[in-house]
Amino acid sequence: MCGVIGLSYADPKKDVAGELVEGSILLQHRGQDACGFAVQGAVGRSGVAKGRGLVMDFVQSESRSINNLRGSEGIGHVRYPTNDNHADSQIQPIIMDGYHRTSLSHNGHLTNPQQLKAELRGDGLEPGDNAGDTELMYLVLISALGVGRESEASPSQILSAILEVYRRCQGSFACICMIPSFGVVAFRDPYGIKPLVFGERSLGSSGSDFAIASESVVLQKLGFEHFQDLKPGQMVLIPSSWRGNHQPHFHQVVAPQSYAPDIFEYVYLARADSVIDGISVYDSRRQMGEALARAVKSKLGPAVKAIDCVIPVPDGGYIGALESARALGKPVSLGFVRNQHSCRTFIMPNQEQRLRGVRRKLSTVNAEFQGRNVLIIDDSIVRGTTSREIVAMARKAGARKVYLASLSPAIRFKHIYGIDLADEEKLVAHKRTDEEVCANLGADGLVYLPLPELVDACQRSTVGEGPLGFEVGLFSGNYVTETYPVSPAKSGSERQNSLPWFHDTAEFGGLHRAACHALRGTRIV
Ligand SMILES: O=P(O)(O)OC[C@H]1O[C@H](OP(=O)(O)OP(=O)(O)O)[C@H](O)[C@@H]1O
Ligand SMILES: NC(=O)CC[C@H](N)C(=O)O
Ligand SMILES: [Mg+2]
Repeated sequence: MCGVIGLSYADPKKDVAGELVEGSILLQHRGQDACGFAVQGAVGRSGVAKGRGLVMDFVQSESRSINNLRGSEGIGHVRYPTNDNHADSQIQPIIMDGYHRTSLSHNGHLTNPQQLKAELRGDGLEPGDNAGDTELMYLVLISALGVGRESEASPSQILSAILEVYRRCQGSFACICMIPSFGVVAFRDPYGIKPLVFGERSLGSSGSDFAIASESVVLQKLGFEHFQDLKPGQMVLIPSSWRGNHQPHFHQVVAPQSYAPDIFEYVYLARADSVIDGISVYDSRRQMGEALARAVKSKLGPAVKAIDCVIPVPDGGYIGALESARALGKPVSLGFVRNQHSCRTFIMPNQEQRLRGVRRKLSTVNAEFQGRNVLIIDDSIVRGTTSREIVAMARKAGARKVYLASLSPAIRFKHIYGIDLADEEKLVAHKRTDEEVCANLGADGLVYLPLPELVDACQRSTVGEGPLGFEVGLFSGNYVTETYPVSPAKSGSERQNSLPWFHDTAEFGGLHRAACHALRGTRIV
């Protein structure tokens, strides 16, 4: 669940770097591992700055390279690695050295990296053994664009190259790329698993600035309006303003497979002040809280009467817990206090750091627990790191009974679309009954929100036309890309006709041999 951002200004003399940084800070909750920016401007100007850590820290330590980013369009990225590949070369935007100045920011995770690697090798490329999914997608893109031709690629060649990405890459991808000959291009996988929203900032007679980001809060805070979620399988092309025509063009690259955003965005990943695919994240969390109150009543029965207060777990549990408390008629106690100088713990790279992170982040106001029966509510219980710690903290602070409730169902399966959760054995609920999980966490009772209630909560928070369903694989074990698979690629000219989801007439390009050859030996910078 990385964060992506792209900006294209109407005025070619203005620099985007400042707003790229501001926007990336607003996306910080989506990735804490690394960040990066690539910009380009008229007369061949371009620059890139990327490194490890939080955006603020990076910008402070690398202020010189940030100040050198000159240009009126650019893309940015905050990274949470999905593939255990923390190598510097995988920090995004991915960009090659030499003249391959196309850059790519990706949120999501490809499910066929081994196949891609083999295909690219078959095409004469040399992806390194530790090439991550985004690097592989990038190689497909730039070799389909054609090296050398990249600097003069026309919109139809770009479309053809993006088609090649859709044809070869499986899994989730919400991407923004910047192509030297054209401008900024964003595209979303055929299922709409990861979010991508477009907005416009009118400058009156001077035209408009355009932005694309993972979450609407970025556009809102930067003063953009007229938000529009990219539809599954849709792309938007924004030509560079210095070329004279700065009008964005939306194009349905492939027919949508199913409109199924990742439901975990609403549970945990996204900011509450964002609206994703027509669903207010805040509202959905409120609805989850109301539904959870019903689940608490039915699961805990008479014990509910003896509950003295509801205690939310900062930050993820706040909105839902307040609503559950209201529906249960119980007072709220802010018995857990969050250290404001701490980060999200779940997305930290290893268990030692996660545990240290929870301990550093949360502490108790003991008086709020002393002699009380408490109902602690969090958005999710994943590995159980947080819950186990907070149940122990609550007991240490003197709580009599400690009940735990989750605003989402038990997570028993891996997440394959952009969260570092590939190993099911690490999930506390994997192959465990609710009672076993409860005992493992040391609680006196445990309540999960049932999946149909979660789906209903999100659907009820939809404004206007919303998605058809949701990607819920981590709760159900059924994944949307496996339920509605895209036809596998075939060779030769029959390829295009045999793929029903290609309804566009653009020439199907494949990878350019010469490009593959020229790319050998070049490296990601
Ligand atoms: O069961 P676990 O493996 O501990 O994962 C679940 C916890 O991790 C997340 O919090 P996080 O600290 O990442 O972020 P938050 O401050 O936004 O709640 C989530 O909100 C839960 O509290
Ligand atoms: N969380 C993400 O979306 C990560 C994107 C990409 N798979 C990476 O590992 O960099
Ligand atoms: Mg949390």
